[in-house]
Amino acid sequence: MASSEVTRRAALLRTQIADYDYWYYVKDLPRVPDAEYDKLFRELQALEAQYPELLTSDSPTQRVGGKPLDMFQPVRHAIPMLSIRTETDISDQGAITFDARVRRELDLNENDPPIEYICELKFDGLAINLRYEQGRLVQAATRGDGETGEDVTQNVRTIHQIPLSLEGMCPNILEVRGEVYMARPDFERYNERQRELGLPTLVNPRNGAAGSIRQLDPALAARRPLKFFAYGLGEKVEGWDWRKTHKEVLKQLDAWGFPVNDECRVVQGAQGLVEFHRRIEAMRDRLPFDIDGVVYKVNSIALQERLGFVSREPRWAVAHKFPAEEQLTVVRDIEIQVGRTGKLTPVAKLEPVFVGGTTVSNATLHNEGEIRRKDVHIGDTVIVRRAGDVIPEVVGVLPERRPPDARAFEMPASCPVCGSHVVREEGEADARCTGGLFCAAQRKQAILHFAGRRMMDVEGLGDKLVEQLVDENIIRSLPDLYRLDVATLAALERMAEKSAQNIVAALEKSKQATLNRFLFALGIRHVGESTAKDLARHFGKLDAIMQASVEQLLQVPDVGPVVAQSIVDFFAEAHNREVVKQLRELGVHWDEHDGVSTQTLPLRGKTFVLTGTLASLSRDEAKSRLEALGAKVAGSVSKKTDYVVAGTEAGSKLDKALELNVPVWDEQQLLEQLKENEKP
Ligand SMILES: NC(=O)c1ccc[n+]([C@@H]2O[C@H](COP(=O)([O-])OP(=O)(O)OC[C@H]3O[C@@H](n4cnc5c(N)ncnc54)[C@H](O)[C@@H]3O)[C@@H](O)[C@H]2O)c1
Ligand SMILES: [Zn+2]
Repeated sequence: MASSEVTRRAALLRTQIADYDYWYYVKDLPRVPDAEYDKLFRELQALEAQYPELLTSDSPTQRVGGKPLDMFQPVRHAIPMLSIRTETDISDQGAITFDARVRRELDLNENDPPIEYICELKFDGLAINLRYEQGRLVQAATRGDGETGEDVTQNVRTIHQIPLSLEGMCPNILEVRGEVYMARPDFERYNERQRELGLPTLVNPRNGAAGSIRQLDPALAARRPLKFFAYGLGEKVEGWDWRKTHKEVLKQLDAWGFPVNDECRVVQGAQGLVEFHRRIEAMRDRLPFDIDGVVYKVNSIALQERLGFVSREPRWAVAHKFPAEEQLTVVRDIEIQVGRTGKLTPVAKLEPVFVGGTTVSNATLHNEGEIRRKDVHIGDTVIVRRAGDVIPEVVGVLPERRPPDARAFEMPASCPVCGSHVVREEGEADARCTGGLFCAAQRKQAILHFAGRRMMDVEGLGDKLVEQLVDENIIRSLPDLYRLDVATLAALERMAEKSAQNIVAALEKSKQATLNRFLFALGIRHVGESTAKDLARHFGKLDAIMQASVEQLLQVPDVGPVVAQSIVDFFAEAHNREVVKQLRELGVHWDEHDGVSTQTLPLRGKTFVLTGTLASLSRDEAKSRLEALGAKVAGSVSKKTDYVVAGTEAGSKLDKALELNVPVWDEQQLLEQLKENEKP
């Protein structure tokens, strides 16, 4: 007899699991990782096995999935959609246990030949039953509680991989079962975009797929890239030559035009299962979609029928899992990592946890907005996900486990590496360190950029050398570059005297610069090559740029508010001004002039439209050169257009120009005009 304590425990587990089931199956928003859920589920199963009197008919162990949502038409399945028994032992033993059980149930002994199995991947998505009548898709349904599912035909129709009508001969009535899933790259891209827009992200691809199918707007389903793998049949009608093995069924599904994953293998006995499990586990990270294990099925349909079912699971199949890709752990602290471009990423320092096959102690929180949306506090119990080669991330919090001393996170106002102040531009999700050249975290990248060919052009200063110079603390900021001497360089590992001399000579040569190259070399955010040219032409002198206000900067063609603010921020930072000062003292110089006002630009007030392909320059290049001369480049031809530049294969814009009598230049004329007007 179960003690009252055991009875209470079983009741508690039942309510807890029922609650998790609701969030997972009905809301598509899991509250805990599967590993955590499975632990409770197994504990309840074990209690019910030990004390059968505790087993209630409404126990979650006796049911499949969740109740169908009322907002969908219910679909009564012709053949129930069941679950698959999970082999909890993730070692080889899991496969051996399954084979032994099947042999026992078939009354086989060791003299009988090994059983033939088919091994498949266990796709982590949403199970769907597709019903075809006379070869046309008439209905798609979710599993629901196994007996009754939800009609999601409209949403499933938006999945391109699912055929709407079948190729070749097929039975009058055919039901195909398979998994709708979201590929990992599609999932990453989707979340990336959501983060940029400051919108909620998907927790994992499974929920991405389930949430897209189980909502009412087919347009939303169509926007989320979903895919499909077929792995079995539902209702089968009489009078059709049904296949004898599961492998043949898969081949037939493939012939009808369904996507069938080609990693499935027919193997013999337990050893074959073990080898499959090991092989797939080794390649799991490289697959473009999530799997949480493999599925073994008895290949012979006749044997499957002999084995039959037990409550919610077939006896002839089992899911053999891999280490979970999501686990619970505790956030000990949140630190800031400064990326090479100054981006500040909050990183959770975790209680080390084994997830996705490795021990993880850091996980990204992406940005401040994500922390707020997910409401992560220091001290919280969180769900960590590590799938494929993607860096581990915190995907959710268990608010009910928040300790009283949990602390909210504050984005620091200054960079933890260099102390410069931190900015977050309007409409941007990421905060950045304004330290630029001064920030050690950004130093290597900044030096490589500075020395680049289109910037200061220091020949021979490659990334290996920069790495060495920064790591050995020889270069702490940009001006140190010009303090290098042959002796210091030659003392470095793998550096010959001659190469050291060459580098010092290249540095010396680079001191003769131009203002636009120097500006570009400083690596000011949003100041690319052409903006640097515009700035140099407009202001003529570095001091004028350093002192310019946002309003003055906005006078420069192509400089908008974001660029202007970024320039102001950069030069407001004392460290950056100091770097510029030292570089000049060390001999970096250029010619200065009084600047060219946009008022006097040669093509000021003229509107151009570009069409067709130009042979000698890209459309962007033509556009920026015209704009640098004060012209406006528009997208369509109207009466206000002054000139149309037509390359080869020019289309309707050229027709329009001729119709409106707008002068048309060919490429040669454009080049001549540019050359004429770009004279310094
Ligand atoms: N985190 C939570 O709160 C929570 C709650 C409930 C359930 N769960 C998880 O859900 C799972 C149990 O749910 P379940 O009963 O749906 O079982 P399951 O999802 O583990 O296995 C059955 C399903 O596997 C799928 N499948 C994938 N590849 C297949 C293939 N090649 N052949 C056949 N089927 C294939 C089918 O959709 C089928 O319905 C557990 O992993 C559990 O952790 C988690
Ligand atoms: Zn910094």
